[in-house]
Amino acid sequence: MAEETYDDVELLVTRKGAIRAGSGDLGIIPGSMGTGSYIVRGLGNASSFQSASHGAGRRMSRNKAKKLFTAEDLAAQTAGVECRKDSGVVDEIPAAYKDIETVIKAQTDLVEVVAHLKQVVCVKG
Ligand SMILES: Nc1nc2c(ncn2[C@@H]2O[C@H](COP(=O)(O)O)[C@@H](O)[C@H]2O)c(=O)[nH]1
Repeated sequence: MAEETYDDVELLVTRKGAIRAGSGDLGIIPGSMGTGSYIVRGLGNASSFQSASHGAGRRMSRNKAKKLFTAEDLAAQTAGVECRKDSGVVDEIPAAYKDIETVIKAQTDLVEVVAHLKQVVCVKG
């Protein structure tokens, strides 16, 4: 929770599914197990309460992903990434998430891109 002021109104701001993107703030916007992450710098846009997305976000529920995809699909979609490829993490398959490039392009008024990271290892807790 953060104390912030917008239009001369003092607010307590909690961000769910969002990161703080105040002017100059550095943040991470992750994509999925297969698509890497973006390092971003906030632009301090008051119309979003100085916030941006905290990730690509889900395209479908975990249950739907488990019904639609197999461990073989997961292995194909995470080729080149050292990570779990078993049925226990199929709900986190890249196709279950929105396209990170589209998500980043949709918030160019909120953050600027500093770097695009492509993962080589992904560890699930
Ligand atoms: N780089 C990675 N990004 C991932 C992975 N799994 C999920 N995600 C993205 O992170 C956000 C936040 O995830 P949450 O589980 O804390 O809600 C999510 O929207 C995805 O876009 C991953 O393995 N690597």
